[in-house]
Amino acid sequence: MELLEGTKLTLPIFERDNLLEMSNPISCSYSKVDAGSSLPIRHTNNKLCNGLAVDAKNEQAAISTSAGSATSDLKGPTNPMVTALLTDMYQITMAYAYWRAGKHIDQAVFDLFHRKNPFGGEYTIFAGLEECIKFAANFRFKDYEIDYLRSIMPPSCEEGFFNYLKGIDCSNVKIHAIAEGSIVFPRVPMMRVEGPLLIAQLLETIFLTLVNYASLVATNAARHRQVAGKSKLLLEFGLRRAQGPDGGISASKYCYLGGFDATSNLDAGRRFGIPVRGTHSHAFVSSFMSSDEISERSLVYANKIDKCDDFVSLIEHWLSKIQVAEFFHGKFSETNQSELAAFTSYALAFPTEFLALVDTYDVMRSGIPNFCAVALALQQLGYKPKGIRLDSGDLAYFSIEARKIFAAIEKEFAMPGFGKLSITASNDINEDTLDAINKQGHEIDAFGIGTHLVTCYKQPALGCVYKLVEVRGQPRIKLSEDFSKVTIPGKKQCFRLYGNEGYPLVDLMIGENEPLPKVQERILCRHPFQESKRAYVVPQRVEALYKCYWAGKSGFKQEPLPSLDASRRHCQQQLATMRPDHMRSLYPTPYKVSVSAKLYDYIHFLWLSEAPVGELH
Ligand SMILES: Nc1ncnc2c1ncn2[C@@H]1O[C@H](COP(=O)(O)OP(=O)(O)OP(=O)(O)O)[C@@H](O)[C@H]1O
Ligand SMILES: O=P(O)(O)OC[C@H]1O[C@H](OP(=O)(O)OP(=O)(O)O)[C@H](O)[C@@H]1O
Ligand SMILES: O=C(O)c1cccnc1
Ligand SMILES: [Mg+2]
Repeated sequence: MELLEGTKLTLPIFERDNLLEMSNPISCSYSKVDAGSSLPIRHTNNKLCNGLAVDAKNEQAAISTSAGSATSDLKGPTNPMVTALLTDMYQITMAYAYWRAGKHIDQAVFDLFHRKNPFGGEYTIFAGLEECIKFAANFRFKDYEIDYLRSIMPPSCEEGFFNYLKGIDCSNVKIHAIAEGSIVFPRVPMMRVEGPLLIAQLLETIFLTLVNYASLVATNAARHRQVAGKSKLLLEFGLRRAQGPDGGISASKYCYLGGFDATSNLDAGRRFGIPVRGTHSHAFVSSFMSSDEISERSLVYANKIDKCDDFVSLIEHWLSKIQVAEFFHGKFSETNQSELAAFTSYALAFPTEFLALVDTYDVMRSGIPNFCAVALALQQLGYKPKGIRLDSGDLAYFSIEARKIFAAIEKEFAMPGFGKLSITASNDINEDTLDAINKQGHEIDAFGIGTHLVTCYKQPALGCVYKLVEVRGQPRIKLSEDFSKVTIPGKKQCFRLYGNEGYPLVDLMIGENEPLPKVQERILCRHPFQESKRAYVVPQRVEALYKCYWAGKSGFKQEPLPSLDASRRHCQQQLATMRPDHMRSLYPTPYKVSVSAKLYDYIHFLWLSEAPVGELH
């Protein structure tokens, strides 16, 4: 980009930190393709893309080495827009009023939780914790932010408040949380924030911003994975349809956490070490007119010794051969020559990675025969073509037809492996189309999914909330006519109790000082609000859900932040431990969330003492 001297340049949000990295020269080479897949892949986390791989690793190293230290050297959040000022105005007005009332240093406890699982399901994947902890570790107002706050607050606000704000950070805050990538259920806090009232309150908006979308899209990804099945390759293609750059980057990160295999988003690949994948677009196909445009027609064999002087003619030879073959009988006559030229050029550029988008003109009459001719020519030269991408029409039907043709070619021309060429499908795929395609039967190996996945089309927001549950050691409750909105007061400990068959039976919340649930010991678990709903549980395993991920300078043991890959594995393990009826799409069984008998009594005592008694006339 050329800039006129004196031109003022405002960088887009993600570019600022890239500038720092530009001093690090980057050299990339195309990598090997993963076994069984069809698309070019660059693993930025396995050194195939050198300069970048180091970056991704260093980032992870910075995360794990920082753990344990009270005042952490954790890097800030991924998005530099995530600052102390990225909050709602009412946080600052409340902060001022707390400060004026002398309540700002009261010890407070807030719970972050959701009230309802998304997408009509009965589970949620918790994500966004790492970003919250990185935010907490770096939380501070900058001088220019304080100046801005002074400018928008009423002139009557005392200067002492702004001086106070200048000095605050999270060193007196503690954050307990469930591990990122865990399955979580309504009302059980994913995070518990303890600290001075003013500071803990100030974390509300940004923590919700960092957790809500992350958990929603991770859950969406996990649901797509569940329908697609373990053996399918799931590619996230959503960047262009995401809600802005942050939506795109976050989607790539959390879809990977939720069970996708790779992303098309290169920046996400670089930042997080997520495998990256890509094919080519319709524009590439339609940009060619004819094979006359191909100036360099020769191609060396895979053995790197021999050379084919006219690869274009070799392809034409194969095309005429398959035209008369029995399995193609009557399927096509003339194929589209511009498409053939595009495929040929792509094969010349990537002989080891050849994959073609076959639906630009006509899948059966042009795309597939053209692909087969190029793939056969490549295979004759010792290369292993990868496969096709379908991006319109009946994806199940076309995949089956394509597979039949590949298998017939393998047999007729003795081309080993041709029958197993990979078939990728894309085009507005979602949970329901995946399910329909499965029911019809198909031969698709990989799904590229964008719009429905990253925009969370089926449900655009997860209603996580952040509620005060205790102040100065006094449990607080928020009442509502709607039971689901009544908060569970006090600082709680949370457990997952497992049954004989190894499945989780119930999540249990107990008061801070209650005796812990024990294996083989009968525990009365009560629905928090419905008196008649209770059960004795004799757990075979008791899992404490919270760990302290931010200790500030409390001296508490601080849990290291796991890598993205570790959280992804944890997510897979969690999904595998759930009873299948909780996980199914249609009418899943609700999972039980309960409180101890003591906590139940306390909730209802507080409820009665806080709710005004009505008067009828
Ligand atoms: N076998 C199938 N079963 C269920 N849904 C399918 C199947 N094949 C494709 N779909 C879905 O049907 C929809 C088809 O989209 P659309 O009506 O835009 O047609 P199209 O094939 O993209 O048409 P065009 O060629 O005009 O782009 C997509 O959401 C796609 O995922
Ligand atoms: O369909 P999605 O799940 O969002 O997946 C991403 C889509 O993005 C590309 O389409 P493109 O933007 O080229 O437009 P198209 O819809 O005309 O194919 C690609 O071919 C997919 O169809
Ligand atoms: O690589 C692809 O095929 C791709 C990438 C983004 C969006 N659609 C397709
Ligand atoms: Mg499309």
